Amino acid sequence: MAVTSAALPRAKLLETKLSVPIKVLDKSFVQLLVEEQRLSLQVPDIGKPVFINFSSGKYDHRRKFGGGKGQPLAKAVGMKQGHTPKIIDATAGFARDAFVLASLGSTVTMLEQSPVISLLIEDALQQEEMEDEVRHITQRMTIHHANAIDFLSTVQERPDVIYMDPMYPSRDKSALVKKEMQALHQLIGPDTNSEELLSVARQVALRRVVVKRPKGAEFVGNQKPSASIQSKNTRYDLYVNS
Ligand SMILES: C[S@@+](CC[C@H](N)C(=O)[O-])C[C@H]1O[C@@H](n2cnc3c(N)ncnc32)[C@H](O)[C@@H]1O
Repeated sequence: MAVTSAALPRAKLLETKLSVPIKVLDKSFVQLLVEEQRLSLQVPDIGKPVFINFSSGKYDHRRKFGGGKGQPLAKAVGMKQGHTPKIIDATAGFARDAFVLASLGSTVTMLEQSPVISLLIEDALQQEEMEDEVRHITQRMTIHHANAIDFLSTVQERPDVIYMDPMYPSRDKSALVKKEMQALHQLIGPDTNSEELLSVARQVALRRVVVKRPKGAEFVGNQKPSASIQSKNTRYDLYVNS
């Protein structure tokens, strides 16, 4: 099958930019390949390639049955009828939370420090085959390959909300269940900078910073939130500015 995706040239471009063979990007031996016209990530010990498809079951299911503006994530960012905050997602990952927030009407600027993961997001946003409904959502999403601490320190337009979902501590086995999360752990390793990121984010967000944590986890940097919203396995800590 002919590969029409723009992914391969971009992967090659990345290879040139980073001056390393595509197989040794980031920390571990990962491989970027084009599968079903999409840029995929192959990580050792994980059978299937990982890629992002905003039209796929996982993204679609959460969009349709996730609970709309009543779901804990939407409440945490302060979504109400008639108010859809402008959001920076400082830790984009596989853009799942960003997609939910954009599907509820917010404009979401995503930041991702990993060149490989940010490329996967870029590829997913640029896919030609998307239902109109999904395309309208992805048109509200943009991705920057950047360290969020640097990006936020020089940001021109302050967002209403900054959202953070740092990597769970690696001892938390529940985070290792999904293959995408295993891939992230292999590729990126444990979180090391969320304390500094939270401090910078609190100075930049106009309304609030939201930090996603596993239930029972300590506050990031021992910074006590203004309030928390609990869901089954997750806690959203809110640092409210106004
Ligand atoms: C747990 S994942 C986020 C998952 C995401 N919320 C989702 O729904 O798919 C954390 C991601 O944040 C990224 N990250 C952590 N610190 C960052 C920083 N300072 N700047 C940019 N990205 C960062 C990591 O590379 C990783 O991809």
